[in-house]
Amino acid sequence: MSIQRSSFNMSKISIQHLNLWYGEKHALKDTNLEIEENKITAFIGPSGCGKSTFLKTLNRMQDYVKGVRIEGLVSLDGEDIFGKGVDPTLLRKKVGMVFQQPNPFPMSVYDNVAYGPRIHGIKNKKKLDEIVEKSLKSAALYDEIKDRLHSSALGLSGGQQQRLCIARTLAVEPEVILLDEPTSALDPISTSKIEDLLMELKNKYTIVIVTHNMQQASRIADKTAFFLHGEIIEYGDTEKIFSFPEDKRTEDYITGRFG
Ligand SMILES: Nc1ncnc2c1ncn2[C@@H]1O[C@H](COP(=O)(O)OP(=O)(O)OP(=O)(O)O)[C@@H](O)[C@H]1O
Repeated sequence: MSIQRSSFNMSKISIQHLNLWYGEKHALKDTNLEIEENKITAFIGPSGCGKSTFLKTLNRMQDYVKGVRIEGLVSLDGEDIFGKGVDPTLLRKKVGMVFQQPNPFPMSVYDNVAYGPRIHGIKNKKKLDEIVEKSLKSAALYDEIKDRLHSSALGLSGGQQQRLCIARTLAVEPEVILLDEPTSALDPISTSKIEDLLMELKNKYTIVIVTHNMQQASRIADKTAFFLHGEIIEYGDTEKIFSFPEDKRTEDYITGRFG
C-alpha cells in the first residue's frame, strides 16, 4: 500500500473507480475524486444524479441499505474504508454526518451533544461538561443557548437545531464532516450563520457538502464537483467551475439551462 499512500499525500479521502448499484440501478458510475484536507468541497448537480449516494458512501452509511453493491476504492488517509479490519462505527466517528432536516434527539441540548462521547465511553461529568461547552462554542451556538442547556432540544429554532446537530457531530472529534443539503430547510439568516460556521470549521476539519444552492457553493466551497446521471462530469476549483467550466454540461447546469 505504500505506493498508494504516497499518491494520497494531498487528499484526505481518495475515491477511485467507485461504482454503486441499488439492485439493478447503477447509481454511481466509475467515479473518481480526491477530497482535500481542510477544504470545503461542494457536490452539485440535478436531483437524482447521485450526490447523496456518493456522500453516504464516504462513511459507509450505505451499509444499512439493502441490495446495495459497491465496487472500487475509498480510502481515508490512505486506508481502505471497506478493509477487513475497519470498524464502521469508528469510521463514522472520524467521518461525521449532518442531514438535510435538523434531527436533534428528543432530549435536552446537553444530552444531545453528550450522546456520542457517552457512547464512546466518556462518563466523567466534568469532562462531558467541557466537551458540551466546547462543541456548542465551535458550532457558534453556545452564547445563544447557554441558559437552556437542560431544556429540550426540540424547543430550539430550526437553524439552532441544525447548529446543534453540527455540535453533536463535533463532540466526537471527527476529522471529516459530511453535510447533505444542511441549509435547505432553513431561512436565509440561519443559512448564512451555518455558512460562516463552515468557513470557520474548515481550518480544523475537512468538509464535504451537497447543495442545490449554486450561490452557496460559490460562496463557501474551495472545490466543486458536478454530478450528472451517476458520473462526476467535472471537478476543480470552485471559481474555475463557475467561471470557466470545461464541459458544456457543467456550463448548462450552472447557467440554469437544465436541472
Ligand atoms: N435506497 C435506494 N434504493 C434504490 N434507489 C435509490 C436509493 N437511494 C437512491 N436511489 C436512486 O439512486 C439515484 C441517485 O440518488 P441520490 O439520492 O444519490 O441523488 P441526489 O443527487 O442526491 O438527488 P437529490 O438532489 O434529489 O437529493 C436516484 O435515481 C435514486 O432514485
